[in-house]
Formats: sequence, structure tokens, C-alpha cells
Amino acid sequence: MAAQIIDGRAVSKKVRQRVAQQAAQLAERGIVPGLAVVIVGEDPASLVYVRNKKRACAEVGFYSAEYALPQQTTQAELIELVRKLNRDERIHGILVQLPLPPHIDQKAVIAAIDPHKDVDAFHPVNVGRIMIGDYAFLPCTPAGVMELIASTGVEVAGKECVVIGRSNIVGKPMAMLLLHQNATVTICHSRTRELAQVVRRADIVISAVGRVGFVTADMVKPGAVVIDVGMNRDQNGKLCGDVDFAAVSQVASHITPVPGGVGPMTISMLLQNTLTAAGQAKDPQK
Ligand SMILES: Nc1nc(=O)c2c([nH]1)NC[C@@H]1CN(c3ccc(C(=O)N[C@@H](CCC(=O)O)C(=O)O)cc3)C=[N+]21
Ligand SMILES: [Mg+2]
Repeated sequence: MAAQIIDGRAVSKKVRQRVAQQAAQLAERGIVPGLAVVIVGEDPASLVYVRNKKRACAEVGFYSAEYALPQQTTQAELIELVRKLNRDERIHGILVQLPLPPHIDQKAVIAAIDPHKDVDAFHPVNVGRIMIGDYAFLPCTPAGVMELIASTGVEVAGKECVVIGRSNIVGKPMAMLLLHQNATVTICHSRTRELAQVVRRADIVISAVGRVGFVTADMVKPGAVVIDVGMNRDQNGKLCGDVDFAAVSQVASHITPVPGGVGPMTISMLLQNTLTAAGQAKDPQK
């Protein structure tokens, strides 16, 4: 039987409706949530994401400011802008689009962001808070994945969850969110032995590898939930995930498509975090 397709755009729309309602309530207190998006260089894919984020902000009634800096911007100049945004009262969330050009130290830039405005949850303070389960900001992509799993009605507690990929942005925080919901979590990576066998144990598989066709049908336990975080381009330049969707959807119980799965949720959770940041900011009327 074919898997149920998890509609990331539909789940995303619900989250954005909730965010828009709460933004309207904040507006009564004179607060308009504001997001600054900073991009260095002209990577066409990054420019598309930035445009999507800007549009999403407008849809939920947020203020947004875009800073498009030239490729040759120095680290000092970028950090100076970040510090200016830290002080800017209209801005509640700061997103510095990654990756940055190779001459800029990503860690130094992330560390310069005020943790209260770090809506990506990449700052070491926020990463640490995720680790101990005491967080204001959820890491956007993993949080989006949790919402998608919740939308299936499949219980996470006690389940075998396998995360493929160990990045600081997806794999590691993903494992933490699953653990906080009492899953049994395994993280697989390029050095994992018998990866297919490990993945086959999973009730819930989350792939964040970055390789077309990495997750094949033989690696998936019948009835498993399969979440595809991959964002790759195939030979024809078409956006696709890590999962062999046609074959795996014959084995899984629920599966996310790419596009239309995790991607739209990432932006919704970014909006959610910006709203949270604005709600915790000082009330301008007091
Ligand atoms: N500081 C930082 N934070 C990020 O969150 C961040 C980043 N840097 N750098 C780049 C990645 C990538 N990312 C995406 C967000 C939404 C979609 C998205 O909406 N995708 C749509 C399709 C988009 C299309 O058609 O190209 C979908 O999957 O349906 C994709 C990718 C956020 N990122
Ligand atoms: Mg997607």
C-alpha cells in the first residue's frame, strides 16, 4: 500500500495562521515582530530562500529588513552589522544566511548575535539550552520535522528513531528534540557500519545527508515514517531530497515530499521564533 504523503505546505499554513493571530495580539501592545535577514554574496539558491523568508514575514504581518552584502565583505564589517542589529529595537530576530564565504569565520559571526535575537538557535548558548531541554528558540528545521511527525498522529515516545546525518544545524539538534519526546535515538553518519541495517530498525527515519537517492526502499522497515530533510539538485537541476521517493513510498506508512515537505516548515518555525523573541522583548509602551 502506498504511504500517506505528509503535506508540509498544509501543516506550514496552519503554523503561519497561528503566528499571524499572535502577531496581531502583539500589535495591540505596540509590538511588530521584526526579522533581519543578512546575506553575503550572490549564491542564487540563497537569494531564493531570502526572498521566501521576506514574503513569509509580510504574510504574517512582520517587519522585515534585508541586508544583501557583497561577496568581498570582511568579517569585521559583517560583525559590525550584526552588533548594530543587536541594538536595533525594531529587530527581534537576526538570521545570517549560511554558508558564508570562506574568508569569514562562521562561528565568530554566530557568536556575535545576541542570543535573545538568535532565531536560528545556532548560538552556543541556545545550542546548550536545547541540550538541557530549557529553550526559548527551537532549532527551525528539527522543530519543523517534529511538527510534521505530530501531524501524522504517530506517537514518538518509546519509538526507534534513526537520524542520518550529524550536522550541528540538523542532525544533532534533531536527535535532542526526539530524545526530549522520549524516543530511542540513533544518529548515523558516514562512518557508521552497516548503516542500512541500522536504518531498517527505525520506526521513524529522518534523513539529512545531502545525497540524491541515499535512502532506498530496502533500508526502510515496512510502515515506518520517513522524513526527508535533503535539499539536493538532481542531474536536471530539479530540487529533490535524499530519499528514493517513488520506491520508499511503497514501503513507508508516511513520507514527506521534496519540495513541499520540510522546507516550508523551516520558514514557519523561523517565524514562530521571531514571534517568541518579539513577545519577550521589552514592551515599548513601558
Ligand atoms: N542561517 C540560516 N538559516 C537557515 O534556516 C538556512 C540557512 N541559513 N541557509 C540555507 C538553508 C536552507 N533553508 C531553506 C529554507 C526553506 C526552504 C524551502 O522553503 N523549500 C521549499 C522549496 C523551495 C524551492 O522550490 O526552491 C520546499 O522544500 O518546498 C528551503 C531551504 C534555510 N536555511
Ligand atoms: Mg521540503
